[in-house]
Formats: sequence, structure tokens, C-alpha cells
Amino acid sequence: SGDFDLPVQNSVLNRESWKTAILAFGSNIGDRFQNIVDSIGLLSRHGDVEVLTSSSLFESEPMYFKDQQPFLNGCVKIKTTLLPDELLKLCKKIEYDELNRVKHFDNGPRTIDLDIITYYDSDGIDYVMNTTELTIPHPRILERSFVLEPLCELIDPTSIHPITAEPFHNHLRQLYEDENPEDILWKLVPVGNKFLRFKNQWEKDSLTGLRRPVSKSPAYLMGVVNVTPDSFSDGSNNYNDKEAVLSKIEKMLVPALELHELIILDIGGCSTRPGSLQVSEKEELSRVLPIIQAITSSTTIPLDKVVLSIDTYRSAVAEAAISAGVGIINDISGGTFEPEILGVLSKHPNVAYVLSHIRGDIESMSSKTSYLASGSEVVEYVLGKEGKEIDNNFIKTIGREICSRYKDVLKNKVHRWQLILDPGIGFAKIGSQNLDLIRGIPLLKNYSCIIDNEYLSLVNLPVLLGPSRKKFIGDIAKIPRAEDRDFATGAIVSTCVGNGSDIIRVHAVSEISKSLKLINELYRN
Ligand SMILES: Nc1nc2ncc(COP(=O)(O)O)nc2c(=O)[nH]1
Ligand SMILES: Nc1nc2ncc(COP(=O)(O)O)nc2c(=O)[nH]1
Repeated sequence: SGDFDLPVQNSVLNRESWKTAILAFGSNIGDRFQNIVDSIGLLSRHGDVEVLTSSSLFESEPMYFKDQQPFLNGCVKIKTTLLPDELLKLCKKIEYDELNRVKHFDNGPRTIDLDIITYYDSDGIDYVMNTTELTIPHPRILERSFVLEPLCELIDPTSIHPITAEPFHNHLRQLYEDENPEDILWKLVPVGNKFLRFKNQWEKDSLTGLRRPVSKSPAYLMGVVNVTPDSFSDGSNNYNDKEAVLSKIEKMLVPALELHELIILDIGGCSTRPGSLQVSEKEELSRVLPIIQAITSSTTIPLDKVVLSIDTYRSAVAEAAISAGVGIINDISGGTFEPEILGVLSKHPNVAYVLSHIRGDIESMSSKTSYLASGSEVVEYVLGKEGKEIDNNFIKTIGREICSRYKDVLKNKVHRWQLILDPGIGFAKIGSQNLDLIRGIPLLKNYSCIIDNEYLSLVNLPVLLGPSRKKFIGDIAKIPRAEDRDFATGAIVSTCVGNGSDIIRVHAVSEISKSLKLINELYRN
């Protein structure tokens, strides 16, 4: 049990009211991801529990007993009528009866571990207890980055530990100040039967000495495979000739895979450049499905090093693409053109979703580019501090608008661990606003806010940027033809990655794979 007595006066918990709790999960045996999905599923199917939101997934080396497999950890926030000891019983039932955990010794391997981290009464006040069976808050939170990091994705920076009276966000920062390599976490995003892996590390800024998390894992390349006659840059006329597209893909992949472990291919059957004609769903399906099937049945493409993405905002296309083996749904509409697409993602917790910022639709987005309103009614944070001091209204407005989409995504039971963030270069941004966007990535990556009493954090969400061959490049560098903008795109990619972008979407994959290799060496190790 913990090493503290009870300084706070608990309120009396009544059985009927809905309380809140945050549970930590961990698994390092078998299909760790599936064990976690199953345990959250069992919680959400229990009549006295409602799962509110889950955190990102973090992989880390075993902390106490070293000789075992790495763990996959995270946290989940629930509402429950259960009292603490009943909730503990439910966790044990899920661990031992449902998911066949066998405990050989303390800190040993387990299919699933569900710990109660914090518990709040129906007024949101901390409930504290310390008995031989149960200690709340969990006594070992403050030494565990694999608990504190996911926990701080779910609670706002003012939430304090009821015993230390210090904000959990400060405890996390202090833990990283020890610069203990054991505390380093890899963040995993499931993409079908694979995972993308991202690593942040808290670093001192060389000038200010201030510490902040920076992306330290190599950025991924996402190659554009536009199967459309009118895509503004590479609308090849034989777009629906499978053999031609496959050979183009192989030519694209071979040099890139000599430099990068894994390449994402983003298949698009309906161009989304400003003002483009939106083809019918039937036409879009007839373009993309044959290509996806040709790739997944190819014997020459190294499929173990390829992740397929579908560039669509249509739910039926997303569903069909997932069935055909796609691991990422790349929806430029942020789930606004066809909100049903979010339901498709909630049915497939192992498929990633690119949550993009846009305003209006393909026709109207270029006229919705005023970002002056200050969201004074929203409490905003940057790196755990009140965002008022940060005067970058443009990025904070984009952050707020993405967070309100994120709120909708959570309401549709999509997991946070599925999300990749894309602030939408060229979507409701014109001219130099796209430069402001690229400059503002460090701020966006550390942005969080409270909307309608819900804390929504963009921290730890990987950022995808799509600058390739876009109009702002052509206008500034006077390159009228899109297909002539690859060299200039390579330069912009460097700044994107330097500012924290984790995935870069480009057309000229084999050329830019070379510059990205250099850029990753420069910024990411
Ligand atoms: N990386 C990592 N290491 C670990 N070591 C021990 C325990 C044992 O935890 P317990 O005290 O809650 O049983 N859990 C983990 C874990 O979840 N992740
Ligand atoms: N996630 C994401 N997807 C995208 N899809 C298409 C385009 C338009 O470019 P294209 O017509 O050359 O593909 N840009 C993006 C983008 O910036 N981000």
C-alpha cells in the first residue's frame, strides 16, 4: 500500500451517482494491442461503466523486472457508478477471468494489467484511500512515465495530485528532467497489421535553456498515388491502367526503401485541389479498389515495408478500402463532409485516421481564410501553461478548430491512439498563411484547450503535412507548373520536419526520400 496517510476529507460516495476514474492499462504478453482493445471493450460493455476517452499507446522497456518483453501502456478515462472497491473487483475480473492473466510474481509479465490511477466523486473531487487492497491515487504514478504521459493527455494542466498538491503535468516534466533513458516512451499508432512508431524527447532549447518535448524519431514518407486524370500535378492519362500504376509504384518504392524502413502509399481516386470536380462515389471506388487489390496481391512490392492509406472523405470508400487492406484513412475533411466516416473508424480501432483541419468545402474553403477571432472564451494551454501569453492567434485558432473536431471524433468512439493530425496546408489557407502554418507546428504540437468542460490535447498526436507541389510554392518561387516544384518541395520538407512534422506527403518519393534521409539525420537522432 502507499506511503501516505489521508490528509483530505473524502466525501461520502453514493452508489447511484456517476463518478469518474482514470485507469492505467499495460500488457506485454501475446497480442498486446488486442488485449488492450478487449479490456476496454469489456469495460465499455459493463452496465455501470461508460468509457469516455482513451490515451495514446506507449511502448516502454519493463521498469522493475527487466527480463521480460516490452510493455504497451496507456490510460482510459471512465464514468462509473461503481464504488472504488467494486471497480477494483471489475478490473481483476477483466484481468483474470476474461483475459486469462496468470500472475506468477510481482512486476512480472501479464496479458493485461488494469490499475485504478485516480478516482473522483460525482462533483469531480478527488477520492483518496489507502488500504491493504487498494490505494488511490496509485502509489507509483510519479515514478512511471508510462502512466504519467498518457494520464496528462486526459487531464488538464491544473489537475493536481491530491497528496503532493502538485499538478500531474509538473510531475511529468520533473520526471523527464532526470533524463533517465528508462523513461523514454515510443508512441505507437496502429495502421492495419503494423504500427507507426514515434518518439518525443524533452530537450533543453540551446538558447533559452527551456525544456520542451521534440520529435526525435525519423519522419515517415507518404507517397502520393493519385489515380485521377485531373489531379493538379501528376494526373497521368493512364491513371486506371493497373500495370502502369504498379510499375510506377515499384519505381517509386525501390530507391526509397533503401533509405527508409517503411513507406506509406496514399491512394487517391478523387482530387481535392481547390475547385476540382468531385467524382461520384462509384467512380472513386472503381478507381481505387483495383489498385489497392493489385498492390496487396503483388509479389514484387515488399508489402512488409509498405503501409497503405486511402485519401477519401467518403465513409463507404473508407470501409471498402479497410476491407481491402488499407491501414490509414486520410480524410482531408476532418470528418465534416461525411460524418459517418467516424463510425467506420470506431469499428476499426487498428486503423489510423488523419484528422485534418479545413473550413467549408472544396468549393468554399479558399474564401474562409480569416483567422483573426481570439477564442477568449476557451481556456487554452501551450506546454502546460495558460495560452494567453502566446500571441499566435492564427495557430491557436487552428488548434481550437481541430480540438472541436477532435471532440466530435471522441463522441463517435474513435480512439485517440488512432489519430494523426494534419493542419491542412492549402485547405482554407492561402499564400503566406501556409508558411505561418509550417512555422507554427511546434506550437500546434503542444496545444491543448478546454471546450465545454472537456480537456482536449493535441500533445503526442503525430503531425502529417502535405506541402508537395502546392500553389504557395509555385507563387513564391515562380514555378507555374506543379510537376516542376519537386526540388522546391524538398526544401520545404526540411523545415516541416525541423519544426516537428512526423509524416510528409509528397509526389516525388524517390527524390525526396534522399533529402528526407539527410533531414532525419540532421533533426531526428
Ligand atoms: N514499462 C512497464 N514496466 C512495468 N513494470 C512493472 C509493472 C507492474 O505494475 P504494477 O505494480 O501495477 O503491477 N508494470 C509495468 C508497465 O506497465 N510498463
Ligand atoms: N492529409 C492530407 N491529404 C491531402 N490530400 C490531397 C492534397 C492535395 O494534393 P494532391 O491533389 O496533390 O494530392 N493535400 C493533402 C494534404 O495536405 N494532407
